[in-house]
Amino acid sequence: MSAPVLQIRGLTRRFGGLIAVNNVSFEVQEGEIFGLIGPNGAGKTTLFNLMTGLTPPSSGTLLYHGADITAQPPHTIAEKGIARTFQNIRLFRSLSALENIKIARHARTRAGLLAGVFGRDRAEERTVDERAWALLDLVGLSSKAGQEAQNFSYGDQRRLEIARALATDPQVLLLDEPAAGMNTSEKGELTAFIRRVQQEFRLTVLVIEHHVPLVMKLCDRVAVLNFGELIAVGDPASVQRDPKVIEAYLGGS
Ligand SMILES: Nc1ncnc2c1ncn2[C@@H]1O[C@H](COP(=O)(O)OP(=O)(O)OP(=O)(O)O)[C@@H](O)[C@H]1O
Repeated sequence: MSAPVLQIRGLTRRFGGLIAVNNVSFEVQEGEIFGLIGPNGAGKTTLFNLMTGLTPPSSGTLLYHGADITAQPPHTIAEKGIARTFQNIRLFRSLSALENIKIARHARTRAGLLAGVFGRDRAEERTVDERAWALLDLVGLSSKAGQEAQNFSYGDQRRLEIARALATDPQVLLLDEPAAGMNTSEKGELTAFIRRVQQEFRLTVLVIEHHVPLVMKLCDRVAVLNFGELIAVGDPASVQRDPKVIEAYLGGS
């Protein structure tokens, strides 16, 4: 068994009187595609926010390759190799697809973003360019490289967001509802696409997803949150049979 990439230990986040994430502990192994499911408001996005430094935990720790990264700022966590997409797409809407990827890529290069102002090494610029085109190709958007992100279909915007996350050379990719807004055929393609990306980039993938058939087909293991608590973790088939999970989905709403 590979070493855990992520160890989540007793993570808790309170918002006033509400406990959005309540003493959650689990580990994610290298190379896994790990699903995070649960009814609306269960704490899934909050958990992603805790893991990417957007929200500091009230208590608990987060280890990445065995090192404590709890409450480090988002840019530090991103630099260490944890990238994410958002439930509400956060692209630069009036920039082209290519520009969206290049900006993320520049944040990763030696010269960094400031070089955009002071001029950049030409060899480096070419590498950034080639890499951005390769990523657009990977997500099937190279024919739309020059089009503004805001004119893309929902499915294309989600694919572009994934390409942008990959531009930072992550080891761990967190996908927050990647199938939201996609039509049935796009959802079908997404499973194969995430698998391909995981293999090609040797990624560990965590995915929040409401579309249960997609989760069951895609994920090696699944964790289930309900009212902030982890109620089950295991392979998709056993999680789906777990009485606590059935109760959470059928009993609640
Ligand atoms: N910044 C915040 N301030 C106050 N309450 C918050 C905040 N962020 C999340 N919450 C609350 O924490 C709980 C968990 O929210 P979260 O968005 O993590 O759930 P979720 O499982 O991702 O839900 P969904 O599937 O609907 O996206 C909810 O009750 C939500 O209203």
